Amino acid sequence: MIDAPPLVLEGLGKRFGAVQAVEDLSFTVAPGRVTGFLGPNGSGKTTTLRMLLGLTRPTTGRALVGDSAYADLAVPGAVVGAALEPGFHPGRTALGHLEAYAPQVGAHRARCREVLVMVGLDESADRRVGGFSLGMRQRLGLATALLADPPVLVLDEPANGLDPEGIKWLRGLLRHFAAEGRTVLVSSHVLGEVQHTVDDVVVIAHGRLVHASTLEGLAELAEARTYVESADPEGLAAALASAGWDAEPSGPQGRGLVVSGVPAAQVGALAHAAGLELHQLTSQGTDLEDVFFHLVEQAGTRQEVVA
Ligand SMILES: Nc1ncnc2c1ncn2[C@@H]1O[C@H](COP(=O)(O)OP(=O)(O)OP(=O)(O)O)[C@@H](O)[C@H]1O
Repeated sequence: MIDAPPLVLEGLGKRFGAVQAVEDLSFTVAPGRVTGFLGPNGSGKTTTLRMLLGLTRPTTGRALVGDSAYADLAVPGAVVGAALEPGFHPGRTALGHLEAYAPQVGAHRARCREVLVMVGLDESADRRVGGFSLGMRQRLGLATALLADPPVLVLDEPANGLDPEGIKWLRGLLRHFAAEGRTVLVSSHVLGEVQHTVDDVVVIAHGRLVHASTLEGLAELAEARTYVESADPEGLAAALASAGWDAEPSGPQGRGLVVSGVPAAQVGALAHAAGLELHQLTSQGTDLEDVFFHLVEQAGTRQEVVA
């Protein structure tokens, strides 16, 4: 098992002129788990990751890898493998790019081929990066992050440009890294893209933290919805109303009802107690994307700074 450090953000903030890009952001990214860093476009994800990687100087607070700042690590790139916006020299081949970067993180030449195989680019090793698709560049960015076999991975929108098969492959890779004990932080502006990958979620909007919990913790914020159909629709409606539950007509010819905020088991128990025959009782599940939108919407607007 790899002994990976956590990532710790303490009151982190960044102001660009009149724009407060990130404000008083505190959260911890635990080792052995995949953490999704979520927020809509322009919410401050990249700025936060850049501060974490010592590329942007914070206006307030600090970001730590274990107990030191990224820049104070002996070989930062060997501890934190990072893939931000992929910017490669277009004239270099994929292998050439990795071979040029490897000495900076103390990786051997042989490792370059190895990581190309890991990301599925071995057959394109000698092709120039200028002709790569977005998905291929994402894969090369990931290969670069993996060069030093780092205990921590920080990836900015790694699923961007990947096809569904690529997203599934990325999911397997990230889950594997977390299972080895590594610390994995991935940003995304779409929860659905990382929903099946992450253990923990951190949601930001307008540069501020709006939610941090396990994925289950986020799901608990979602309202349960139950579809129910009875042989006696009026009796069912009356029973639901007497329990004080909201129900809306739904289904074919409005024969069924959707009960909001009540799990299927409770609706079933009520019907049973009222002696009602049910033809259908289905949990409509929780829509996490809705919870995400709701959290972001509630966050209001970015604080304007009067310079
Ligand atoms: N160098 C900069 N100078 C001025 N403003 C900046 C700079 N970098 C970022 N910003 C602003 O800070 C805010 C946050 O941007 P950031 O790129 O961190 O968001 P993001 O969540 O990564 O967005 P996206 O999902 O679109 O990549 C935006 O309003 C952006 O315009």
